[in-house]
Amino acid sequence: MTKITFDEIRPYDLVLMGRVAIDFNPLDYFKTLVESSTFKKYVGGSPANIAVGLARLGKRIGFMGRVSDDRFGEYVVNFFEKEGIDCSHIKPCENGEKIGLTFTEILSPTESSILMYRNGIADLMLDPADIDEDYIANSKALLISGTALAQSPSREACLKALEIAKRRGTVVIFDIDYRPYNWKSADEIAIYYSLVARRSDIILGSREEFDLTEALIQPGADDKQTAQYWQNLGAKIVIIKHGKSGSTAYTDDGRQYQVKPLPVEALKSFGGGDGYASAFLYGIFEGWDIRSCLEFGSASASMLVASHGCSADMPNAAAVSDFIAKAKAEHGDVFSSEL
Ligand SMILES: Nc1ncnc2c1ncn2[C@@H]1O[C@H](COP(=O)(O)OP(=O)(O)O)[C@@H](O)[C@H]1O
Ligand SMILES: O=C(O)C[C@@H](O)[C@H](O)C(=O)COP(=O)(O)O
Repeated sequence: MTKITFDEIRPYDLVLMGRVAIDFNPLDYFKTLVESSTFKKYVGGSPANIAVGLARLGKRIGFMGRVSDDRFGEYVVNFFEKEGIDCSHIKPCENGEKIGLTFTEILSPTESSILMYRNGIADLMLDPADIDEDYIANSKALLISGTALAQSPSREACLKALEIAKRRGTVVIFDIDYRPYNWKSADEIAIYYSLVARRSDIILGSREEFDLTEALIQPGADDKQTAQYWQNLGAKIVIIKHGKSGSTAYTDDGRQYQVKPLPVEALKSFGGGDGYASAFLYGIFEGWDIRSCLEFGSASASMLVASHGCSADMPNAAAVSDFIAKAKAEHGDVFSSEL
């Protein structure tokens, strides 16, 4: 059976790298961004949301990143500190680069979009010199968020961290996290995504994200071919997400597991991926079987699409367990299965 083994004596469970940014979600939702006028501010950025999710689930989390040298940079670092996330490796930018701003549009529970301001962006200024070998060696796992590969110097910072993680026995998690900003071409996306994916132990992505990653390798691959390809190169778990239809985990013992979304009244359609990633990885850190990890991930995802924020609404372990117990009491043990 597939099991990820961690070096249990390491003080950090997970160090993440990528963006910490700000989300502005409309309070007067079910309107276009043209019409919305009141927004609530939250700490955002997919890896930042995952960091908060895992911290609330009780894991020891560190973050390597760059923020703007202004009140917004101060805001995100303060929030992280309150959540118990180690901020010793988050640095302010020196040349006026600004933190990312994301304005979201919630048109209906199933139609949302995001508008990102990412020019002269702080998070992509993460520099190889910021990458501290001891920090990575003191963590059981490293999570690289794919958007951090979009530009230099953040790209080289990720590749340096990856080399260190491989050499120091830190488990590598790759969340493909595609955002159509900052990249120059489809070739560039395929080259850098595949470079990291081929050396990762756990890869998470949507079908679209794997298509981008495999564009030069096996265009048009199906989920099984995708899993097989990365597992031949050493991946232990490949997760392919299909939005509202659920997701499938392929493990390197040749097994496949499926999980469906737990029923919920959704408010928005973003945030699910980050809830899913944090709660799924929590189960992996706890050494659970894959079906339990997937159910935890799917439950947290449902809770996130039902809530207004992302980071601020990440649930703790008791809340996720309670949510699953209620769903199973009503619908039976029907959410996950081995295929
Ligand atoms: N409308 C929904 N209702 C319940 N769960 C949802 C809904 N939309 C997404 N999810 C959950 O969020 C997870 C991630 O969603 P997905 O759209 O695939 O990724 P991302 O949010 O990263 O784009 C899904 O696997 C599912 O569990
Ligand atoms: O990733 C970002 O920079 C924005 C997020 O904070 C945002 O709220 C969001 O889109 C969540 O993404 P998802 O979980 O992949 O749906």
